[in-house]
Amino acid sequence: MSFESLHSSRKTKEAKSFVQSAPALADVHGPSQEVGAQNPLHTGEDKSCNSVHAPISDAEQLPLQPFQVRESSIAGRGIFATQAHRPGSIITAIKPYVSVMSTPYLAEFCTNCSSPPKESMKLRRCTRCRVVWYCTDKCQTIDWNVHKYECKALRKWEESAPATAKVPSDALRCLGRMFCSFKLHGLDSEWTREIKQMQSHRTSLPPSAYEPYTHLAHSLIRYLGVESPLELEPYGIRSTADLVDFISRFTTNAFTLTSYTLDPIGVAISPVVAAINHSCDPNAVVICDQPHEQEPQINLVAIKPIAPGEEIAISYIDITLPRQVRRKELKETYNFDCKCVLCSTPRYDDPRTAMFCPARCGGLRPVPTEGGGSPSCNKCKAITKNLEGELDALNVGQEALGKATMLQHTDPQKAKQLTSNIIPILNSAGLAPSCHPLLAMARLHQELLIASLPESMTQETLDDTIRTAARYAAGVSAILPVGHPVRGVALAELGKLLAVDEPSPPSNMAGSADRFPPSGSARLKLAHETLVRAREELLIGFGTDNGGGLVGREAREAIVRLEKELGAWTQGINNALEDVKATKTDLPRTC
Ligand SMILES: C[S@@+](CC[C@H](N)C(=O)[O-])C[C@H]1O[C@@H](n2cnc3c(N)ncnc32)[C@H](O)[C@@H]1O
Repeated sequence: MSFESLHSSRKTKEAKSFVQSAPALADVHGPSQEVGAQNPLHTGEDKSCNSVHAPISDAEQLPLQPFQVRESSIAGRGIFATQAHRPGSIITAIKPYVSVMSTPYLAEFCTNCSSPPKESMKLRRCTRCRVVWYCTDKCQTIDWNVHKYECKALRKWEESAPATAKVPSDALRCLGRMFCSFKLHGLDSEWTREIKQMQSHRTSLPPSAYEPYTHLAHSLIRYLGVESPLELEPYGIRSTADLVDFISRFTTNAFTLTSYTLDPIGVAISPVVAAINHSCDPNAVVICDQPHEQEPQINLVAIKPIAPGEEIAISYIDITLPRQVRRKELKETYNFDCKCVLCSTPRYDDPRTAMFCPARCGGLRPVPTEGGGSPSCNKCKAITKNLEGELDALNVGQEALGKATMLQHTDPQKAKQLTSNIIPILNSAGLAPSCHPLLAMARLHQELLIASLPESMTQETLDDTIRTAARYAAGVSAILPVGHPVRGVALAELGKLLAVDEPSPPSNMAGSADRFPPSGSARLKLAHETLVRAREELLIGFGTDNGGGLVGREAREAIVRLEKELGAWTQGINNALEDVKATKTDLPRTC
């Protein structure tokens, strides 16, 4: 089995805000979301976050089934189940109103339907702007409605842009498409009304947002080729406040388009997704799968049982991060203090911050913090004798993770060197595999190892990659609930790696019972077990009716292949044993 589909997953995983800093705005590559302002058509204060929402009665008119939009105890509007949903049920399919592919992925995914090219086909580029790519003529024709405006803007932008920013940032292109769509649908249309109902944080923007907002507003005006405020009126922008509202609606409500292996590949806007609140312990996920009739296929999938009347919540950020880090990210990126249950009731034994007992009794303790004393084991109450050393390891780990993440595309060798050096330090300091920053470091290390496997495939490098993938899958499984798509994908990656043909399996199997990964048929059996488990989880995370998404369907094919291989292996052994028996019987007696 090849690992071709595995190394395509080593692309940027960071999901950054569009409004974090002015320089980043010039060429944001990551997906994102965030912030808000005032709706010109409706007013209604949300006291919880000092922001303005559409009146609930208007929101209820959104054609949402089988759930409804109503006031939430978390914040403003939320969506609520009107019927029971079991884990793996697709609550609804969502059609984004606007979407763009991230700059590094423009040539890899169709701008209209967000799919990669079909097997032997190649994407084709718009010959005018030479920026966007399509999988079929049909996709290009469908997209032309909006792209005809965008195409002109892209060409004009390119004429005056510096060589490093010939393509406007994802945020700018998405905002540009929203503008063009206002023109296309009309300011009085249902389309425009739904976009304008989305939450804006204009009245509660922190001072740190002023500069990036100003920068984005100026870039947008330049991108649209607008020369006077009057020219913005056809788009419904009559004041600076309207413009800030518009940008805030985008940053608060934009969500990340992901590839079928969960890599962030683009940005989209949908009024349905815009009504879903965040939880660090979500009961649903928004995932993308193969396109449906030239449209991106986005599904809202239940990952836990949801009762009628229960609020449906998704996570806006990586929920494997510790509470402190999550809250900081939600505040900085989305401008809110998270009120979810997980944030309100911190756990002493949270796996995200868990270290093993210093006396190795099997218990856990939280990581120490600067000036916070030495937390004791939850079982035997032992405390560390090496507080300084542990704090140093955590700081070094955090710093190295930042550096390696930055270097992963520009200098993957150096990034791999860093992750290889730091992981053992964090392990020997006693961090559990689920603990931050060890978990994130293991993920990055796994991606870097997979990317370099084709050139450096030896038994040792393959086994090392499998061990890293196993540690990452164990870490993720300690945090995320069964059926979370990240868990399913982690297990599928491990299963696929175990199924890769061994370059030089050890001939001496002495002590092989304790060896990980095992070799020969034991390895194939483990690959099979892992893929079966992965598929069960993918059937939840990507939707049961959907066959567990593309990864789930691939896992199923791999399982069938492995069953044949294992059958052949067992048959081969039986044949060999039969041969030996036959040879022994045929041997002439010598005495
Ligand atoms: C995409 S909107 C979600 C729908 C929004 N409640 C509304 O009324 O339109 C995101 C905004 O909802 C609020 N929000 C979502 N989840 C939250 C949470 N867990 N805690 C506090 N506020 C939250 C924040 O104001 C955030 O910027």
